[in-house]
Amino acid sequence: MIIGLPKEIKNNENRVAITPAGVFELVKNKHTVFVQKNAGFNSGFTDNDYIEAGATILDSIEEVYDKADMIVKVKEPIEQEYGLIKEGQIVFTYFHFASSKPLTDAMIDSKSICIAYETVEDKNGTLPLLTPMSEVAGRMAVQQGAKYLEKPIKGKGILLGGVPGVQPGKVLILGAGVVGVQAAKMAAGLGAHVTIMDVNMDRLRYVNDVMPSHVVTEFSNEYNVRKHIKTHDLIIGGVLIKGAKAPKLITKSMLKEMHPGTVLVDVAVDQGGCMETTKPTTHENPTFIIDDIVHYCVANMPGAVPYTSTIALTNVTLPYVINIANKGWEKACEENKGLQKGLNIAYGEVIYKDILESVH
Ligand SMILES: NC(=O)C1=CN([C@@H]2O[C@H](COP(=O)(O)OP(=O)(O)OC[C@H]3O[C@@H](n4cnc5c(N)ncnc54)[C@H](O)[C@@H]3O)[C@@H](O)[C@H]2O)C=CC1
Ligand SMILES: CC(=O)C(=O)O
Ligand SMILES: [Mg+2]
Repeated sequence: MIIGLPKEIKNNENRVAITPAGVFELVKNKHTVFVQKNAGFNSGFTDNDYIEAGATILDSIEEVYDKADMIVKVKEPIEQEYGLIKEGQIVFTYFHFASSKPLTDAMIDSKSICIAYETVEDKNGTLPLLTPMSEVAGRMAVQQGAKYLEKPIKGKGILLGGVPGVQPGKVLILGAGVVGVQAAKMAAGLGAHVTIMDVNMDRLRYVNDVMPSHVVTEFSNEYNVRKHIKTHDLIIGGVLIKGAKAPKLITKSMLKEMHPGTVLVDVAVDQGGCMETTKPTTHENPTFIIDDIVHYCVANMPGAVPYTSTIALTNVTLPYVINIANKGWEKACEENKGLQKGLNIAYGEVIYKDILESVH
């Protein structure tokens, strides 16, 4: 198969979808890999690294899309790329269709085969191609939140860990999945007081078992959320309903209940966000303020730490890339029901029906 690796063009997206080690494996499996010039540069890989691994470098993104049977990417195609995608071409990447009707319509019109990292499942029903980026984003959420709590950038002016003689800050985490647990771990490590909420009791039991005693669990319902937003300094959103829009757990009117300078980090922004006032932001302009509450809603948080994220992502995606390349998408999906869950749109037909309920 001919595989194309374009350079990401989303704002400050510095990851790349295949490393030279991945190219080496694909070439070993008798595939051809075309890499756009400088595609890996921001993740620490030169064109020469790719050439030595067996790839051919192409100057433009147009040539990469034109030649490839399968495009392997990190982020969803953006408007400039819509017209480059061809009928029957496989596009393997994060799509997050539930949060974007224009993207969904464009991919339906393209008649391409859209396989979304974020809905591929493993045998336990978890999301193996989302997990490593949720690990990155969960850890980063605390790092970013701690920064935006500083007064000069309009935060409340609290040091999360406190100091001897002064109480630590309080972190509220919505969702005890991958993002939530990684965020809790970082916040606890800083010495903050952490409350983590979920509707899944098994997740809360797990957190209760593995976390130190200054991480407390509480069942997620509106009453409890309303109680905690009044007292917590940093609120992190990490809820997910697979393939669907995130439920809005924090409404606009609730912002008035919070202390001015409270920081909201809505990691779930790529599925529409779990806070009503969330709108996607970029690393260039990551925050905005509504009712004195700082909102951080960057939809590609891991893009800012590509040296970590590219390796973490490609460690898990490469076996799927090789499998699709070796067998073709139909056979690969037929044989692996978890990969089949990743098939969101094919030849203009929406296969993953939850998308339709969310975007219309
Ligand atoms: N902004 C970014 O750069 C990134 C965003 N993400 C996003 O973060 C979100 C979370 O991802 P994961 O942690 O991997 O998902 P996950 O599936 O591991 O965890 C989600 C948790 O939310 C819980 N949940 C569902 N409804 C809830 C409710 N009403 N109240 C409280 N909890 C509820 C679920 O029970 C589950 O435990 C996803 O939307 C994902 O796409 C992930 C990586 C990067
Ligand atoms: C999961 C995702 O959207 C990201 O890593 O950017
Ligand atoms: Mg995202």
